[in-house]
Amino acid sequence: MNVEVWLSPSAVAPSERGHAELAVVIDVLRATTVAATALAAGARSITACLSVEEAFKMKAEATGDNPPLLCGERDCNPIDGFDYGNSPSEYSPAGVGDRDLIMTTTNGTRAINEASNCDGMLLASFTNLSAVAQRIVDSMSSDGLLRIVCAGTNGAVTGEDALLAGALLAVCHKKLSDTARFYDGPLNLVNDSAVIALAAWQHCISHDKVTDGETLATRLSLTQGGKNMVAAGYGSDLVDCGSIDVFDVVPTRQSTDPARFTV
Ligand SMILES: O=C(O)[C@H](CS(=O)(=O)O)OP(=O)(O)O
Repeated sequence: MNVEVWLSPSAVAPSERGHAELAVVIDVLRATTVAATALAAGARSITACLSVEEAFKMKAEATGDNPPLLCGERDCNPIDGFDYGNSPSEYSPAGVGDRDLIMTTTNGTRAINEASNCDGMLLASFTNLSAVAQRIVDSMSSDGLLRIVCAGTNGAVTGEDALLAGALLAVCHKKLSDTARFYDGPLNLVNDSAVIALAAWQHCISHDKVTDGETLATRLSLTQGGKNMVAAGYGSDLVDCGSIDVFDVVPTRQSTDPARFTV
């Protein structure tokens, strides 16, 4: 399969904006980690939207007994009138089980919107890394284009998303090949952003000795997104966002509604 990485939606050449068979959107800190956590907690669906006003409008127009819950952040903090902020620990079965969620965040929901030129879309985090990789290898055609879209922060590339993009490449390779060598294996890296992401993850493992959620949380604290979280008072979220393979859910875009994700 061919694989292209966007290190941020702003770091993309016009030639890299064509149609993809599958897009995988990454916002480790914290939108796509929240998406996996909420669906694993039993939420029925998550609908991404770009603005606070749109979220309130969608809720007002919803029909049915249980109105959707509003989730997300601005400047990292919960939004006035919303039900939940952007910390994964807020999302429990008691709170979101069997509920529809409407989510708007600064970078994650924007990245979902920017990545929309594709047949299918998944949301990835470290918490569902292996499940997403398995879905990729099960669903991609051998000559199709997989696009991994990192949300970054306000247009800038951020390390936490690049690391997960590289980890996804490494896990997909391992599932498809017995050889340790990557570059003549089953994944064809079609842009240098993919090569850079893979190198960042390999360096993280070999040099920084990241082996588990604890060491990954420490590594995330050194990224720009991690520093932002700590500065905003959400440093404890790095542990939840750095937890590897704790969920097997894969938030998957619905063909009938291109902003709605279910398992
Ligand atoms: O609060 C968050 O989780 C971040 C804030 S930002 O990236 O520093 O703007 O939002 P997200 O859209 O989840 O990256």
